[in-house]
Amino acid sequence: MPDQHANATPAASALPVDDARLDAAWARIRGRLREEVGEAEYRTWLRQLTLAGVEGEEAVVQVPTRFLRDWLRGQYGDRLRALWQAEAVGVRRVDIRVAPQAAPREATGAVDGAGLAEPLPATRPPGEAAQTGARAESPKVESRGDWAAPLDPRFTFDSFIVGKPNEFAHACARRVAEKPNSPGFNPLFLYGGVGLGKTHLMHAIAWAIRAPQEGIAGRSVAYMSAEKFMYRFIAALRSQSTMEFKESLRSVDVLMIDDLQFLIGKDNTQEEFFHTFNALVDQGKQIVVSSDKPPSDLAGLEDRLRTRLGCGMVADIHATTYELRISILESKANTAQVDVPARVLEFLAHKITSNVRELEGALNRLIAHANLFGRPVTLESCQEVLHDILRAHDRRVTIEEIQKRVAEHYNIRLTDMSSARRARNVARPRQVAMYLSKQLTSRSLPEIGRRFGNRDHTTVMHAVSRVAELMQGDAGFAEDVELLRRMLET
Ligand SMILES: Nc1ncnc2c1ncn2[C@@H]1O[C@H](COP(=O)(O)OP(=O)(O)OP(=O)(O)O)[C@@H](O)[C@H]1O
Repeated sequence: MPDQHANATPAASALPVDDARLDAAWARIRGRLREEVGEAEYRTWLRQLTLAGVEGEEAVVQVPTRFLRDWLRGQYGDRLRALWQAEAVGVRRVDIRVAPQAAPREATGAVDGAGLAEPLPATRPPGEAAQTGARAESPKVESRGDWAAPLDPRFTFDSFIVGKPNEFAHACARRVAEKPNSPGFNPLFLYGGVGLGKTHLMHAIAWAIRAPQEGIAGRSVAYMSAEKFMYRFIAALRSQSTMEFKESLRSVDVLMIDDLQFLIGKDNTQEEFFHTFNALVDQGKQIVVSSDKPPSDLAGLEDRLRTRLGCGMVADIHATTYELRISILESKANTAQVDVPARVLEFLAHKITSNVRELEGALNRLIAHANLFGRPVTLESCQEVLHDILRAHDRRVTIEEIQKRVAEHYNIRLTDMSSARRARNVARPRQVAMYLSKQLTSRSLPEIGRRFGNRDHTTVMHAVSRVAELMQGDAGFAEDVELLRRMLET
């Protein structure tokens, strides 16, 4: 479809900006946009926006490509208008146009022909693509999988700590890494909440698959985020190299897509992913996908894609347990070769339960502080250095709430939390409530004991270790306790 608008009213017809006020206003608007969207986004989308002139009450800004124009109109049109209006220089409207010299490059119709409504690759700003011509965004792949995203050298199986919440996902990941395309494991769909190790596991699989074994060259892996997949696909459409894009993807042994939820609502890209997916599975290639939700909950993903994604192995990474958090902290402190007292690790594992990323961040901050001042890490320094994080994580759950929730869950009377009854069906829930009180509140053992019918602190200690022990040995029980913990934490 020809670009009527750009041809009829080329940016050059706007009045030149000879007003210093307008220049200054434009500089401020650009500065504001830069602050608002961040440097990366600005460089990708907005850097090439130039002020062509002002026509009456309309500011005319221009960009080199029609694609960029459409994208900016959709994404930033309103914001640009509001910023111009706020400058009070008489501009009430903004028109984004294609710079005349750039129009021929856009006249291929490839983009519009595909009904595209998605952005350009963020990896390289569109400006650079324009300067370097077709080469810039072409996803050509000479050797297998060489265009995949770089892998983080820290994210390997060796550095992944396995515990109850992630052991199934870990076992599946290992299996796929050792034997891609095992029956029942293709695709492998890993899902879990933020910062629980999905990307870590994905990279670990990719490292293992790529590694040469016993003199045999490693397999080729294309690993990328769903966002990157989409950008690549759009770039291919732009440079009319979709065939190469498809072939390059289909030539790898294993395709791994991280954060698949990103494809929700991106119909063109979903479609392409679906075809690639089918082609690869038909050729016996392995697919690994990660997401923050299971396939069934990915509303907005096409049904047939959802169904296909769910027909292999779906593995959940659960929220961390106290034990897993301790192990991860120990391992990270070890790797950093910093002596962090057990009390500090326990304190952190107890306080920061949201996700591993935050836990790791807190530990890194402690270690950096200790290195900077040449002081050992202590509980006091930990509380001081991390006071803001700790305050944010201060749980407000009370022992009373815990007792109530646990009593309800096990269907016992609330009064039995403090009664002297020792029957198993009462004593066990009471122990669970004590365990959760220790985990979720900052109350001391004697205080917890007092709230449970004036029991001694050693009784609480025993309850805590007994519940932990039972959780180790009985997955059903562990799940129950975890569920209670999660309910109480939210
Ligand atoms: N079991 C684990 N052992 C060691 N490190 C872990 C573990 N789980 C998570 N981490 C670390 O926590 C951080 C966050 O993990 P990761 O980036 O893999 O999370 P994610 O689930 O992909 O999060 P998001 O949903 O935000 O993409 C990483 O530094 C990772 O190494």
